[in-house]
Amino acid sequence: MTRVALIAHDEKKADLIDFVQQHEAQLADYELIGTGTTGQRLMETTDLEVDRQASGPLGGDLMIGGQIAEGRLDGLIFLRDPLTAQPHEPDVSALLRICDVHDTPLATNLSSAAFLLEGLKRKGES
Ligand SMILES: O=C(CO)COP(=O)(O)O
Repeated sequence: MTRVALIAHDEKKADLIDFVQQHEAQLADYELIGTGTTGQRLMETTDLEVDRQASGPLGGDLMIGGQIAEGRLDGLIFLRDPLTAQPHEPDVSALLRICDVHDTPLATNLSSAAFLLEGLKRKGES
C-alpha cells in the first residue's frame, strides 16, 4: 500500500486542502498520515482518512520523520510557509533532511506536489 504524508503550515493549509480535494480520487487509494491540525482539517474537508500524528510544534514532524527513517513512507507533501519563522524550525529541518537521507520523494510547494502525485501514479501503474 502506498503511504503518503501530508503537512502544511498554517498559512498554507488552505492551499493543501484545495490540492487534496483536486486529487482526492487518487489519494483515496493511499494510506495517508499527517500532522495533527493538518490531518484534522483534511478530514473535515474531504472524505479521506488521515492517520493523525501530534501537531507539528509538539513533535508531529519528528514522528513523521521517524516513519521515513523506518522506510515506511513513499512520499511527503509538506507545504511549508517560507515567509514565517516557525518555533519548531529544527524539527522542520530534521524532517527535510531525513527525506534526503532516505531518498524519499519530497514536495514543498504545489507544483512539485503535483509532480510527486503524478510520479506515484506512474509507479503504481508500472
Ligand atoms: O507545524 C506543522 C509542520 O511543521 C504542521 O503542524 P499542524 O498540522 O499540527 O498545524
